[in-house]
Amino acid sequence: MAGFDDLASERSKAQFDVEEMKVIWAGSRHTLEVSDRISRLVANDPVFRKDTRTMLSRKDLFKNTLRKAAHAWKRIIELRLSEEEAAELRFYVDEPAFMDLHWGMFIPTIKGQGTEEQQQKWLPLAYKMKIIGCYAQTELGHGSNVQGLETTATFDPQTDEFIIHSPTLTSSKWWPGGLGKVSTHAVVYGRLIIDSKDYGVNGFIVQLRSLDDHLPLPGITIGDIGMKFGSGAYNTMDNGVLRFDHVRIPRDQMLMRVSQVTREGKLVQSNVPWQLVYGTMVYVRQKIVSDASCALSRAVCIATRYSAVRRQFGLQSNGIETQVIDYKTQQSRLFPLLASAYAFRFVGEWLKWLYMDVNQRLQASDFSTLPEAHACTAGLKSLTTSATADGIEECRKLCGGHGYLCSSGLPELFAVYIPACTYEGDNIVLLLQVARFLIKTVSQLGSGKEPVGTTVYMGRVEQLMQCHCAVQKAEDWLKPSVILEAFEARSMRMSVASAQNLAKFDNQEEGFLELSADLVQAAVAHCQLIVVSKFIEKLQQDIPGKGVKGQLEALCNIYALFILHKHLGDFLSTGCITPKQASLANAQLRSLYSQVRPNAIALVDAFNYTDHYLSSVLGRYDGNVYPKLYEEAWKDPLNDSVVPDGYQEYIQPILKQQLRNARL
Ligand SMILES: CCCCCCCC/C=C\C/C=C/C(=O)SCCNC(=O)CCNC(=O)[C@H](O)C(C)(C)COP(=O)(O)OP(=O)(O)OC[C@H]1O[C@@H](n2cnc3c(N)ncnc32)[C@H](O)[C@@H]1OP(=O)(O)O
Ligand SMILES: Cc1cc2nc3c(=O)[nH]c(=O)nc-3n(C[C@H](O)[C@H](O)[C@H](O)COP(=O)(O)OP(=O)(O)OC[C@H]3O[C@@H](n4cnc5c(N)ncnc54)[C@H](O)[C@@H]3O)c2cc1C
Repeated sequence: MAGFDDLASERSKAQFDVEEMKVIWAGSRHTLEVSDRISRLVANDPVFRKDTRTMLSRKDLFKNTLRKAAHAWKRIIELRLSEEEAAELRFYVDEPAFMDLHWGMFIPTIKGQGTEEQQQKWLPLAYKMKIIGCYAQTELGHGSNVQGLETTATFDPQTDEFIIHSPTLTSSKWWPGGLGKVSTHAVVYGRLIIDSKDYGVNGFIVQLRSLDDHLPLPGITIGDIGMKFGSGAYNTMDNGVLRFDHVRIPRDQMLMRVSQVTREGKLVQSNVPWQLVYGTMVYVRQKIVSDASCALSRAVCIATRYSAVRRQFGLQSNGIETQVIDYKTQQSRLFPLLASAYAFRFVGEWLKWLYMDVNQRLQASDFSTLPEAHACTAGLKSLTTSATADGIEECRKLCGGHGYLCSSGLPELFAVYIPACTYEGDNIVLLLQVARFLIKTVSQLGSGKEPVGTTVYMGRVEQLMQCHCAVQKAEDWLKPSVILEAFEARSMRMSVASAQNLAKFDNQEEGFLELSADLVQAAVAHCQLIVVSKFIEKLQQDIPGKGVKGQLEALCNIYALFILHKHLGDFLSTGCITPKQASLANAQLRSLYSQVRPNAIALVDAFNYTDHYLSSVLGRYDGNVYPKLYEEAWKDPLNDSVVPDGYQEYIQPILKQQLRNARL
């Protein structure tokens, strides 16, 4: 039968050890074991079903999310899951909810910005979920411009308290997840005012709701901001609105790791940089990069399996039609996404390491790598989420008409994913931060301050401004050194050109605004270089398993040459490569697609996703697509009755022409 046979035959063609690839994808044998066990636990629990999600009303949807969250918590306690296992369980439940903000932002903020004392007081309550917290930074009037926030926190020396207030409509907190209906507490970002002086934005722990009856505390107005894009999708989350009317909190509820307010109302700065007030954003951006590979690989898994099952045109000698995965156009759209999923996985792994390293240095009062950590997390968050959002939509198109059905899993995945391009920093705003960092790095070249980390290549400015690509035949594009040099030269030349153009302006800020579109392109080039170089570094590690390294090499080359092809204008206009070398890269790309083709199904099997997690009829592991699509259609509530509700009021009068007289 179509589907079963197709995928079984595809699997038998794989030229590498899939089990070893699963370990590489998971990060370690231990992580694979945990994620495999927990994903099956979730898949086999009926409470975690998600197949009716898109058909529920908002209220039912939300209540069902609460039920799942409570059940997840119960299972975590009953099974005594470790922190790692609990995080995996929440991941595989796969439903945006208040828990994400509680564990993903509220707790990390207290850890990162609270003093030892504050951590000792608040963290045990939060870990046991005796309180539920969210992250209330964005306001109706300001999101990107954090320094523009209007909420005030005014110190009252008489009572040793802060008065939290929303002075304008635009100062209403707007968007925080978990705020609308669930959170009992929030870290609220507001302007610290002492003695009428404004000391800028700081974080404050504020109790919002009673722990007895869940009603908002006096002076607090709170609610949900309303339906968002898509059915089901992100509407499981209670993104909220919050206003304060002179709400008092004790002084020790200001998060005081960065600066402290004394009993006398004096502001004391610690030795840590003020930017640590933005620290949670750095942490979450790093997590978002890892998550991008999950969302993209999920869409790619669906589109790849379906492309092997789906047949159109081209009768072969045996009388069956061609699998759409065999069309070169399908491969040229699908395989770069497959390669991107792997590329984002490895850059995410590296970013996690970078973040841990920065944190360790911060503990030892070494703040030197913070600017680079900010630039890398901001830039890679932007690059990977934009590519993933576009990639999911491309996967929908790769699945033809059936991709548009909710049962394909792709519409909901898209709807849930796309806000990642906006939250935790609008992607363009974040690239502009990277551009500032690059311009600063270029301006310091020759000053004796050597570029570090991901900008080390800029230290070779003279070589990179002049080098000529050595490619003479298509296979030369398979050499990592050739690819790296082309990407480094492109990035270097774009940054230098931007810096030179900027230097023509008397006012640098005006120049930055005027050139911002070019600066964003320079930032993208730098971030793509990071992704390529981290993939190449990964391949230099010991990679066991028959054929595994070879497949990863092919994917790495596909990612790099696809990016080169997509941004050919950059590479040609900066003179990094010639038109002839560009066409050789294209020829090499085609040959790489043929190399990956027999392994495509095995490469997506290596993600080790359960059918529950994929929630896609098209992406089923067994390939049994058509019978299940047919079965799914009948489950739609519209098919509960053969004759629809409304027939008598609206269809019958048309058919019986009873409306005609009324119209005439
Ligand atoms: C399991 C865990 C996973 C959890 C995931 C949960 C996901 C749930 C889904 C959604 C949750 C969503 C939450 C949110 O969206 S929270 C709100 C997020 N908001 C933003 O991201 C706002 C974006 N804006 C900013 O980050 C900043 O305002 C700015 C950086 C764009 C500009 O800030 P500004 O104060 O104007 O700074 P400057 O540009 O003047 O820069 C000054 C200086 O500081 C440096 N810098 C800026 N940001 C940081 C940082 N984060 N860390 C370190 N350093 C930073 C900047 O480089 C400048 O440095 P200088 O040039 O050397 O002076
Ligand atoms: C689903 C979702 C969940 C969220 N969860 C939370 C949460 O839990 N807590 C929280 O505090 N916030 C949350 N947010 C808010 C989120 O962080 C902000 O929406 C985000 O930071 C973008 O800010 P903004 O809405 O002000 O966009 P704006 O800055 O108003 O962006 C509008 C447009 O202006 C452009 N733009 C803005 N500034 C510049 C500039 N300097 N140069 C060039 N172009 C510019 C942007 O590129 C964009 O195209 C959430 C948002 C969403 C969508």
